Amino acid sequence: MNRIEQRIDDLKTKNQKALVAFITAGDPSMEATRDMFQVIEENGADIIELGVPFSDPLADGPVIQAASQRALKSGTTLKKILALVADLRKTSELPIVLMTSYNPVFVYGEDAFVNDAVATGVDGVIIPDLPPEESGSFETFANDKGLRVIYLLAPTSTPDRVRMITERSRGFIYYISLTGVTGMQSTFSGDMATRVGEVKKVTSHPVMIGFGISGPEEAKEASHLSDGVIVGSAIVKLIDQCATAEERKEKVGRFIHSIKAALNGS
Ligand SMILES: O=P(O)(O)OC[C@@H](O)[C@@H](O)c1c[nH]c2ccccc12
Repeated sequence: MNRIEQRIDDLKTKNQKALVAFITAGDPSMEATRDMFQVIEENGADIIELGVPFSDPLADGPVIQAASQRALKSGTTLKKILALVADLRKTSELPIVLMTSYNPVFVYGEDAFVNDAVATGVDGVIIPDLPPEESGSFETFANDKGLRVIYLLAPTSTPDRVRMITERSRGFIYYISLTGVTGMQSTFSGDMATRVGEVKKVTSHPVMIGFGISGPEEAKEASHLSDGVIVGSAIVKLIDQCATAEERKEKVGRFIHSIKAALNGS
């Protein structure tokens, strides 16, 4: 069992839902990411999803695109992110998922990336532009080394695809709440309950809902249908709005805490 499954299991025994917090690594600096990691962990997030900045991403909305630009400007690379993970692992057991486009992985080398990710303490990866149809070699290698490959499902996924993804996704299944890009305001339709229900019917693997969850209320609502929620743009936006490192720590900490409290029903 790796850290992701361990954490989700622990939550299940406590009858709680998971909070997955997404930030872009290196936005606006590696030092800030180190601070944010700590604050996010301290305030009760269960899994952190670190975005690897890339100039031409799939499905990233304006907030995360802008964060990627800031991170690239500050000199962030996949190598530096892995070095940061190695460092964070000295003091933290928080499950870490890397969200990256395939290109940085390709440039790094698939095998080298999987080896280094596992060695530094990464628990899982999400590669939105590497669908299961194209990920044969990468997935085999990752599975061999115990790196969890998390696949995405969308409202448009066909029943066949739902079956394939639920069988092959490791760690959890990422259910995209809406058709579109990250950071869009979502009003959850009754349809989402039906769709997620269909996914849960064919698998016992955990399902997390992401896209467009901007605060405690939406998080709570989505958590009723799933094993947990993923919040990205709302945190990234908050990071950008703060003028100082101190303000960032305080505001992001409070925000994470408020979502976790809502998930726990208080
Ligand atoms: O930003 P949102 O709407 O809260 O959604 C999470 C999302 O940002 C994060 O998981 C993510 C960032 N980039 C992505 C690309 C594809 C899928 C998911 C992602």
